Amino acid sequence: MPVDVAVGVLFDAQGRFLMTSRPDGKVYAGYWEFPGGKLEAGETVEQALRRELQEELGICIADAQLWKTELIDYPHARVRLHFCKVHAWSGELEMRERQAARWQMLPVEVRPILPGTVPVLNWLAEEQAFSGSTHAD
Ligand SMILES: Nc1nc2c([nH]c(=O)n2[C@H]2C[C@H](O)[C@@H](COP(=O)(O)OP(=O)(O)OP(=O)(O)O)O2)c(=O)[nH]1
Repeated sequence: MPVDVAVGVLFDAQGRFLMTSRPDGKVYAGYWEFPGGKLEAGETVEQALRRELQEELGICIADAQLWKTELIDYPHARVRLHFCKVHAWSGELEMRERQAARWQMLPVEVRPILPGTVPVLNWLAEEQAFSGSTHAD
């Protein structure tokens, strides 16, 4: 059974999206991804995302629309990622897990990107009719 993970792609008023780096102590520490985390027992994707973004970033999201789902096999686990777009929230962003966060546009300047996160950049590129490489290796 894969582990379900809720992930938020937050957009600001200029259409930039927020990327965060994985904190020390987690697998793939230092890799860039979108904020989120594993569902706890009984939670929906939206509930888990609301809790994770409150815990990690100190914000309260309005609602989240499920955008894409992806299944990925890592050596440490098989995960099913539920990516949601988020356009509205209340509260100021705070980095509560000593992670770094950067608002990005394509091509992104942060690196390295978590393997399971690369497809998101491709989906954004499709939507924005962006051609060329989305990130540096
Ligand atoms: N948050 C997030 N996780 C991702 C992305 N892409 C990707 O492959 N993953 C994977 C990495 C991890 O195996 C899993 C998320 O688990 P996690 O360890 O960050 O979750 P968590 O915050 O609940 O962690 P913990 O309670 O175990 O400390 O999903 C992404 O863009 N964002």
